Amino acid sequence: MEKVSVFGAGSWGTALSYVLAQNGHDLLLWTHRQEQADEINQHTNKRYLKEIQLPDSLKATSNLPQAVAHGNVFVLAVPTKAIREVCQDIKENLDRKVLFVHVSKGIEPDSLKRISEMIREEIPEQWIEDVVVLSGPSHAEEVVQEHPTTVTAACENTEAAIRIQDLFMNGYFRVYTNTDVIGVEIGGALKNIIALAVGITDGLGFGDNAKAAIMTRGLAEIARLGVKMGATPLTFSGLTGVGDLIVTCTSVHSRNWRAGNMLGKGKSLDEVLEEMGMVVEGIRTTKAAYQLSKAYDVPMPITAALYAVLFDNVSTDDAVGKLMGRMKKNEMEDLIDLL
Ligand SMILES: NC(=O)C1=CN([C@@H]2O[C@H](COP(=O)(O)OP(=O)(O)OC[C@H]3O[C@@H](n4cnc5c(N)ncnc54)[C@H](OP(=O)(O)O)[C@@H]3O)[C@@H](O)[C@H]2O)C=CC1
Ligand SMILES: O=C(CO)COP(=O)(O)O
Repeated sequence: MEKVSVFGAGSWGTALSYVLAQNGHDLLLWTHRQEQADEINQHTNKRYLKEIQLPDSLKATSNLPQAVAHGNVFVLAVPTKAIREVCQDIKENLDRKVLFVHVSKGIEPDSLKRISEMIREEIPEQWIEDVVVLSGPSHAEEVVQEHPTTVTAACENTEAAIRIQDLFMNGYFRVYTNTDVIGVEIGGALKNIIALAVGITDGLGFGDNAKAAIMTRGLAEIARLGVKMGATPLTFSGLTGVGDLIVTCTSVHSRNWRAGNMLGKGKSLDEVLEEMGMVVEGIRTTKAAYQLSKAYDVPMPITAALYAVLFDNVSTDDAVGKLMGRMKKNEMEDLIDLL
């Protein structure tokens, strides 16, 4: 049994707490809202996971120092834009080494940092045992129904990855390990961009041909960038690459797909965000990936088309026309670098 603190009580933090509590760990879930801690201690979190009864052993608090004092393993489960703030608050209260796990899928615009890099910038090295990324095709709504789910724990230090594999693994939640942190973080973050784009084409009324095209060419541009950044090409054919791409582009649970779908049906970005009420990571990540494509000089036409729709007022019809009208090419020419 491990002592674990989970920071962030949205859909994913709550679902992972459900798994950890069921696995018999001594768990404390931190939320920044007292009324949400009270609700979770009554065994529901209806805003994020309707109709789900949480285990009695799943305890919540809104007292951050208490959560920091509790665990030897910290699971960070807040949206990317809150990672630095939560790390700064944790740092103020931390007085020992802990193993950090992050489960968020994004890249920070402008700094172009991955989440493990942001954690290492905010928390002094002396308090970090290691940083493990937990990622893969895993909608919270299905995990709490105990439907079979597979994810990957990634860390250059295999022992730390195995510790996190053991922490989460059970009969419905299977965890693999990988040492390719860059590939796992890039795949997890950038698939949200492709899910937004697929949502748009679905919203425009296009069919499965368009969906398959965006997913396949989307994975090619993610891998192209990832490999230039130092990732292992094969990671993109794994759970955190094509696996997460499939689930996010095809599941009704995906907030990124749903947001794209509303955009494709003609709603404005502000209307979509208002209606979602949950994080849509792909929007900020589109900005970061667009900047990364320039910084690494990697062509990313789908990302660029989505960037133009989201931030430059280009219509979805014009973006589709531009993508389809690109210069003719050999399917493999941009992939050669990956071999
Ligand atoms: N949902 C899923 O199935 C999966 C999600 N992920 C990733 O997990 C991360 C979290 O997503 P998810 O749980 O779904 O998001 P949700 O939108 O469901 O919940 C986000 C949670 O973070 C809290 N929060 C936001 N800002 C802060 C802050 N500054 N300080 C403290 N808490 C904050 C929110 O609080 P409040 O309620 O007050 O707004 C809310 O509880 C994302 O990066 C996502 O990509 C990964 C795999 C699966
Ligand atoms: O990452 C996820 C599933 O693996 C969740 O995707 P959404 O944020 O689009 O819901």
